[in-house]
Amino acid sequence: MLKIEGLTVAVGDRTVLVDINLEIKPGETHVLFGPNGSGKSTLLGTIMGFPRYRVVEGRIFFRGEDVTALPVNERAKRGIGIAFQRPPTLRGVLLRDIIRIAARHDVSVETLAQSLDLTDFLDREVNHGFSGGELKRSELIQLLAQNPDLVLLDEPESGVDLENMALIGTAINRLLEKEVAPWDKRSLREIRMGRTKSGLIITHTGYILNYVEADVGHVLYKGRLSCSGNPRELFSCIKRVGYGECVRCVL
Ligand SMILES: Nc1ncnc2c1ncn2[C@@H]1O[C@H](COP(=O)(O)OP(=O)(O)OP(=O)(O)O)[C@@H](O)[C@H]1O
Repeated sequence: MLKIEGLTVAVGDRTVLVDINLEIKPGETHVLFGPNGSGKSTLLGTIMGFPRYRVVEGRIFFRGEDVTALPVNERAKRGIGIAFQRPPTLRGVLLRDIIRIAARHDVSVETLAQSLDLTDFLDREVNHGFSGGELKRSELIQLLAQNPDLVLLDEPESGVDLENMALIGTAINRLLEKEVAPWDKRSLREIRMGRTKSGLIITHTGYILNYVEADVGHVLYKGRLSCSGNPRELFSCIKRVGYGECVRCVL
């Protein structure tokens, strides 16, 4: 689904990411840990193609196509979607309108809104005056409408209370085709093999791991991917010894 080769990225005249190599196969969900300022949002923004992130070296492939030079709208059309850490407010644009704009297929705006408890927000300006949890739900409803094949989530749990966390977890599982219906007769293996959506999720708290099964975890430390492995094992190690341990892997 996604292959990143030797990616070095600068913001302004500062190099933020150095020689990143990463592969996410169809159906896989990866999580990204790392201390503040290590470059996590920069990596997601570069995959999405935001122009402020300048690719100095390396290439990004999406479904085998080199998208390194493609603008954001082309990447979105091809099936890459992002939910921001701090989503912008869009004055003059109603949530209902942005959902229709984001949709790559026919969607029922009302049904989507019900699933995220956003019915009362449809005729409000996008994100204007929304609380932290409402902002995250607003991001997810736009992604559900877009229905991307590669889902990039920047701290989906930040500012979200426990009750809303369950709602957000369900929406993310839907995006990633990880919901398993009780009446589904397929074996777990068949379900896994049939899954095509992929995800890359930034998390600080690790709460999301209680709701979404992640396949691989990575640690980004000072702009370099220093470590990869079982996400829960990595997270429990970070909790015990902190990111300092990651220095040993990059040295
Ligand atoms: N326009 C800019 N000019 C200079 N440095 C920048 C600019 N934008 C971002 N940076 C720097 O790039 C580094 C990486 O930022 P980024 O937001 O990717 O980190 P992060 O790992 O997502 O952090 P956090 O966990 O705090 O959200 C930071 O040190 C940040 O200050």
